[in-house]
Amino acid sequence: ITKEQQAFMKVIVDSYNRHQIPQDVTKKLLQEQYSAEENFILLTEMATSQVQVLVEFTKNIPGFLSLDHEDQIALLKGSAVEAMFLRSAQVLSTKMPNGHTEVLEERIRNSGISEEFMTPMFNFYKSIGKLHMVQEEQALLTAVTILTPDRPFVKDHPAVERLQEPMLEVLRKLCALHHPREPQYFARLLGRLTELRTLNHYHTEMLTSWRMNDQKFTPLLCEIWDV
Ligand SMILES: Nc1ccc(C(=O)O[C@H]2C[C@H]3CC[C@@H]2C3)cc1
Repeated sequence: ITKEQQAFMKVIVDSYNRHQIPQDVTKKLLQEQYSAEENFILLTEMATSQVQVLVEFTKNIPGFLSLDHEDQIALLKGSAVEAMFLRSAQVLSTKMPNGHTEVLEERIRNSGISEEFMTPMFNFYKSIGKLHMVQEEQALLTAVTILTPDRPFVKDHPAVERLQEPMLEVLRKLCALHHPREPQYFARLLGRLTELRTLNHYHTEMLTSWRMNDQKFTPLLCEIWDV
């Protein structure tokens, strides 16, 4: 990894670590009482804070703010669900003190999300956990996901590709560095991005079913997901 690639990576990793979900949100997971309504409110808070964290992280990705402004919005809206599931998978599988993980899982299972979405979501969390990504890989994989050129309504594809390519190159080198005995590790990471895309569809269903039951969303979630 060259000097400038190291500097480049440091910007992304520091930003990824700086923008974490506030403690008060994760603390509430243990305190509030159990009910589908209360769980839904907690998940709404969590999703809202994850989207805020996502926007801040994205603004620090080198070159992102020099993209066309409408393309910046299209990339954020197009990747919000995937970035959120990636981060919650990483939070669930590593960051959280043990007691929290089960509690969060329990609340997710008991918040009005349909069973048919629950399975793929938890399978994804498990498949991410099994990879034992180092935090540099997590940060770069999230940045690569956000800078996916073929999101709906993106006009200048090549400009997004030019930002994503160097990130993929650094991620590839990182994988070789941290997982020397697994030559296919980088390919497996990219395979997770394909699995992530399938969650978009389920997520839209989840939102629709909650809306049908008149569940309250925050303005930020309504804006990012056009609900
Ligand atoms: N009012 C809403 C509440 C939660 C979500 C959501 O996507 O939640 C995500 C955060 C983690 C728990 C369920 C998924 C993963 C969307 C709208």
